[in-house]
Amino acid sequence: ATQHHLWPQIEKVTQEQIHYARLGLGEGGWQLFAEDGEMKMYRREEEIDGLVVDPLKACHVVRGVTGHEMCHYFFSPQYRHEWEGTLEQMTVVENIAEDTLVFLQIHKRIWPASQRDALFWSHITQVPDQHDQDSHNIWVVVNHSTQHPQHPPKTGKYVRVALTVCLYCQTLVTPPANGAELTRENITCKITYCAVVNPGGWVPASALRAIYKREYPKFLKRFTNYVIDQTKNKPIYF
Ligand SMILES: CC(C)(C)c1cc(CCc2ccccn2)cc(-c2ccc(S(=O)(=O)CCO)cc2)c1
Repeated sequence: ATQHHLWPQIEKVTQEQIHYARLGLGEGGWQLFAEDGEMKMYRREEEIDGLVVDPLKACHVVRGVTGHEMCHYFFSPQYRHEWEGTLEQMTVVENIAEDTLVFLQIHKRIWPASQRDALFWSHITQVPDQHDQDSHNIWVVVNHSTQHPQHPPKTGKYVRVALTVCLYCQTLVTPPANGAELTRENITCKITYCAVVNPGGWVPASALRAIYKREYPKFLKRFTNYVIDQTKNKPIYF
């Protein structure tokens, strides 16, 4: 089958985001702005044309869930209304492949900003561990804004945000005492969530930073708690 025209970009952006997620906080400039148990949220203050686009990097450790499960609930459209609190409408506008969808999302208005929508491709994939090529314990979802002929920005209705998001999840297993069956007590998911959301239209810097500071921790906490709840009585999905 001939390749979808977006495929080269999907491959390139996905590899870039995996590299970016693996960088950790090394190259500095990250400022811790929220902490909640194992969840630590960092941001960098960045503006493009006077627009606050503060990149976010969140590090979290969730016990009892695998990286594949975390990415499955993040990628799959059927669960999104249950964990994405800022969502008003969500449509899958294109099924590029089993592991690649195009979403149109209309988000609830977040005062004082005007209402926004987002059009992006979403790709889920498994990546080999960089230190241990034959272990396949890392799953990733990358979301990246795109254009679509049938869904141009609705002039005057919503401001279209531009976003790039990466949910990078590594599963760690502590083998149980000899012979005992593996249970959810023996697994941990190490998450790096990276997001850059360009608001697309002007929002006062102070207002937008206040929104980011409040909404991002809420978002990640709500999502990870949702997955813990959905998986706790189900067989482990590696
Ligand atoms: C405020 C902030 C938390 C940054 C925010 C505001 C808005 C609504 C649009 C918006 C943007 C800026 C200002 C006001 N409203 C959307 C998002 C957002 C969009 C997408 C994803 S995702 O990870 O791709 C999961 C799929 O939904 C995460 C977060 C974040």
